[in-house]
Amino acid sequence: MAVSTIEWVDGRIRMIDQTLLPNEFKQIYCDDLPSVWEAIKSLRVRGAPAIGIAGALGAVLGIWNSTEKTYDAFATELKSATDYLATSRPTAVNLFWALDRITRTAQENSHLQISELKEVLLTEALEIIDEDKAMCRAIGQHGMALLNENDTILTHCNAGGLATSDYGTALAVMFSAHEAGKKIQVYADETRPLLQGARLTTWELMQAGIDVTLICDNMAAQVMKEGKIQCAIVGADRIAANGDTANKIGTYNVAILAEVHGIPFYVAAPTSTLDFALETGAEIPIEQRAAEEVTEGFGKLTAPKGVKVYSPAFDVTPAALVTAIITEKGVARAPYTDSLMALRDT
Ligand SMILES: CSC[C@@H](O)[C@@H](O)C(=O)COP(=O)(O)O
Repeated sequence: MAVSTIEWVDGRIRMIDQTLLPNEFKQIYCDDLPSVWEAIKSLRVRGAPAIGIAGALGAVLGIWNSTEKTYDAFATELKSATDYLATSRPTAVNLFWALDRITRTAQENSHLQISELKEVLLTEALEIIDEDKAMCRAIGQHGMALLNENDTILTHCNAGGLATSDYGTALAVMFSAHEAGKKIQVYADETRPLLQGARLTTWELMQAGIDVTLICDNMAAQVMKEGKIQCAIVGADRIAANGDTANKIGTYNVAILAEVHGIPFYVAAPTSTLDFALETGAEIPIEQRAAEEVTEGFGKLTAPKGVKVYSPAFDVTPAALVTAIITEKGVARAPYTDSLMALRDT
C-alpha cells in the first residue's frame, strides 16, 4: 500500500483509521497508551499482525517519556504498559508475541543506560514491522504456487495490507498471483457484523486492480454450489500446535462449506501467529464483542432495542478442515503438529 498501515513518527504512532474506510481515508495519531488501547479495541487498527505491531509500538510509546533512572523502575513501567495493552483484545496471539518480544529485548539489554534502552526497544519494534513486511511477501510467493490460471478464490474478513504492516497474508497470495500475471478473481464475504470484507478487502483488491465480487456471508454456499469457487484462502489470528485455526467469526462456516463442496481451504499466516503453547484450538480465548455492533453497527438500528445478542468475534476451524497452512517459511500440511514444528525450526 502507498501509505503505511501503522508507523512510528517522531515519538507518536500514526495509523490509518480503518473504522472510517472506505468512506474516508484518514490517518490518526496515538500520543499515549490509552489512545493505542482504544485504537486496538475499537478496530481502528486490526488484523492479527497489525495488532502485534500496535502492541510493540504501544509498549515503546508507554516508556518513551519515562524519567526513571534505574533498570528495575524502568522495567516496572514497561510491564505496566504491556500488561495494559494485553487487555485490549484476547484472540490474536501476535499481540502477546510482540509484547513478549519487547519485554525480552529490555531484559537482554538491562545493562544499558535508560536513554539507550529506549532506542533499542524502538529499533526492535521497527524490526518487527520490517520482518512482517518480508513475511507477507514470502507468504505471497509460497501461496501463489497453489493457484491455477483463472482460479476464483473466496476470502473472509480482511487479511490484507491493512491487517499487517503491508501486503497482507491471505490477500498477499492474491496480490502476488496478480502481479505475476496470473488471471484470478476473488469473491469477498462481507463479514458480519463489522464488514471488514465489504469495507476493507474489496477496497484493497479494487485498488490493486484485482477482479473482486462482494457477497453476503450467507451466499457462500450457493456460490460454491454454482461452481464459481476453486479455493478459499483466509488469514488467522491464532493457530494452535495441532493446526486448529482461530480467525474472524464465520471462517469455520466457510471451511465446512469448502469441505462439502470439495474445495481446498487454505490458511495464510506468518509464524508469529502460531501458538505452540496451546495443543488444540479449544484453548484459544475467543473475544466477545458488544451487542451494539450487531444491532446498530453502522448507526442504524437493525434489531429491536434490548434484544439479547451473542457476539463471538472469532471461531476456530478444526485442523481437519484445513487443506494447508501457508507461512513465510513454506506450506504446511497435515499432520500439522509435525509440519508446523518443522517449519518453525527452519
Ligand atoms: C492477516 S490478518 C488475519 C486475521 O487477523 C483476520 O482475518 C481477522 O480475523 C481480523 O479480525 P479483526 O476483528 O478485524 O481484527
